[in-house]
Amino acid sequence: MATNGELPYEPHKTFDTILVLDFGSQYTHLITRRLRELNIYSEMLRCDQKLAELSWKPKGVILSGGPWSVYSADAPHVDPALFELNIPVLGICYGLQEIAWHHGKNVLAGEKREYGHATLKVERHSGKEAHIDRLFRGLEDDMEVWMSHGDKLSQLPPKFQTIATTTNAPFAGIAHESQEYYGIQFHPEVTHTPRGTQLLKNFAVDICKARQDWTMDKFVDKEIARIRALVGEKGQVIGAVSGGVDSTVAAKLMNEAIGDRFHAVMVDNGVLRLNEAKIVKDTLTKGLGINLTVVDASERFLGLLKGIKDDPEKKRKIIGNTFIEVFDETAKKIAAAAEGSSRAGKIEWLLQGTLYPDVIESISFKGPAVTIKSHHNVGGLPERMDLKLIEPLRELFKDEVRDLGRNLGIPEELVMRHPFPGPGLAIRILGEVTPEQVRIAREADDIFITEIRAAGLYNQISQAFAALLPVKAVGVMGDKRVHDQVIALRAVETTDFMTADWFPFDGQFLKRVSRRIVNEVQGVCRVVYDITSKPPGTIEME
Ligand SMILES: Nc1ncnc2c1ncn2[C@@H]1O[C@H](COP(=O)(O)OP(=O)(O)OP(=O)(O)O)[C@@H](O)[C@H]1O
Ligand SMILES: O=c1[nH]c(=O)c2[nH+]cn([C@@H]3O[C@H](COP(=O)(O)O)[C@@H](O)[C@H]3O)c2[nH]1
Ligand SMILES: NC(=O)CC[C@H](N)C(=O)O
Ligand SMILES: [Mg+2]
Repeated sequence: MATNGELPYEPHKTFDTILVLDFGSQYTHLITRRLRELNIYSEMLRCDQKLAELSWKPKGVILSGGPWSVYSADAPHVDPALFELNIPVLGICYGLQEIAWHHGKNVLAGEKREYGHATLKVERHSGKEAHIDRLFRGLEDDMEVWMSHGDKLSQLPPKFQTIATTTNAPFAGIAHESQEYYGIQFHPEVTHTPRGTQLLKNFAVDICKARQDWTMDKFVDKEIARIRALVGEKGQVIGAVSGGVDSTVAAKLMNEAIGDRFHAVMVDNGVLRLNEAKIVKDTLTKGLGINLTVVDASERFLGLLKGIKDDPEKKRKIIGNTFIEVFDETAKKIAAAAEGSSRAGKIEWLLQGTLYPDVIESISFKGPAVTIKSHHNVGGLPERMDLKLIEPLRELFKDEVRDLGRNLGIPEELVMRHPFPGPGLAIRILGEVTPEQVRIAREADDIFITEIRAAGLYNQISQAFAALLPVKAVGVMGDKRVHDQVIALRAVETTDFMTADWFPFDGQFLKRVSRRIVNEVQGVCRVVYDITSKPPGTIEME
């Protein structure tokens, strides 16, 4: 990851922070999500993070689940210094086993594995011991929880007490008598544990005393001040914007910080949605005051895409590489124009809309042979351009970016836009991309999205579009035989775009859309609705 010496904004220096140490569970990022939803700042680091190397002190630490068994030789372990910091610790699943192992080497393989729903019995204490019940305070005595484990504690570690049980796990919840160490065998971060967020709140707010003041209005001021300090009085920044949520919010933030010393570039690659370049130009320049150059490179892109029929990856590569070339050429022109200007200096910075899930992806603990996946929003740009990166959204989840956008005065309609992929309609037009195919896909897509908005469904759907299938079907229109192509509608609901389900439209809605597309879009005689979930399908068609 090329950060080229950028000074990151470090919210953990301003906001009370719960540190989540990742042992490789699929759900670790959800712990951070849930805490953020409670307006508590949380960050994730690898489980083997040396705590002395942190320049800040967390209010509390959560140890995540993970695929290993603590007793095996290659199992990862937390820095033992954790237990000398005198801060609260909550272990979840593997995390519970790790706390127990640290205190007494008392974990072994259970006879029965336990996956899925379980009913937890909370044990309450009285008198001197009542403080150990704080984790379950306000929760029911019988709680629905979700389990995913095979190992178990053979006995309580010294000075620990049981605070919850299930029929299969006699130590489903444990707490230390005098230190603020808690362990739970179930996963509070998943939605299958309905009261899980309350439990995390009990830990973070009541036990760790973390303030719930992580809000986007506070983030905005700090981030603007940081950008100004970073870029200086004269520094200039360039950035690619697509009209999508992430790049628009990042661009607006830059605009607030340094005005027109930020240069936004939008590339019309010929496979944008209907009127998209114009809409984005108007919204960003007139609406938001962003200094934007739109480069019409549509003929160049479509020329290169001509004849590419079989391999979708080729389309992606052509579009990606040409995008870099066009952006690079435009940057040089903007730099040359800026040259003689006295109030501004050189373009030294490149803005990127990297989000926290990309960062998590690159630091999560994937196994003893750790794979670090590099991420690039705009593949290849930083290396090629020798610019320093500014990534103002790198601490934020998508819904926080949307909130930030609202705070910056970006209209709701734009903030809630569905994501649109860089390769655009090219990966929604199966087979060869020609100007005629682009026209058909655009018009059909526009009708579908217009109808979705009119039905008030847009914000319930995570992503929707029309794809063009280059097969011909027979139809009858006005008593004449027609032989035309097929439009496939796709609409999905998802939270993380990793898995997705198709949206259950009612029949009347689909009827209306189908009728309009067949009647209004020349070259289409059938409309189908894609009812494939992800997996096994992907969201895009190519
Ligand atoms: N047509 C384009 N012109 C300029 N930059 C683009 C274009 N398409 C994509 N990009 C760049 O690629 C980045 C990644 O695209 P991506 O679709 O992931 O994000 P986004 O468009 O900002 O937001 P969203 O996820 O809501 O679509 C964008 O942030 C933008 O910097
Ligand atoms: O900027 C992008 N460049 C791409 O090449 C690309 N491919 C898929 N997507 C988007 O990623 C999400 C998941 O898509 P898939 O299920 O098709 O992999 C969906 O939101 C897709 O729109 C892309 N976005
Ligand atoms: N989900 C987990 O953290 C599992 C932990 C451990 N490997 C077990 O099976 O018990
Ligand atoms: Mg996009």
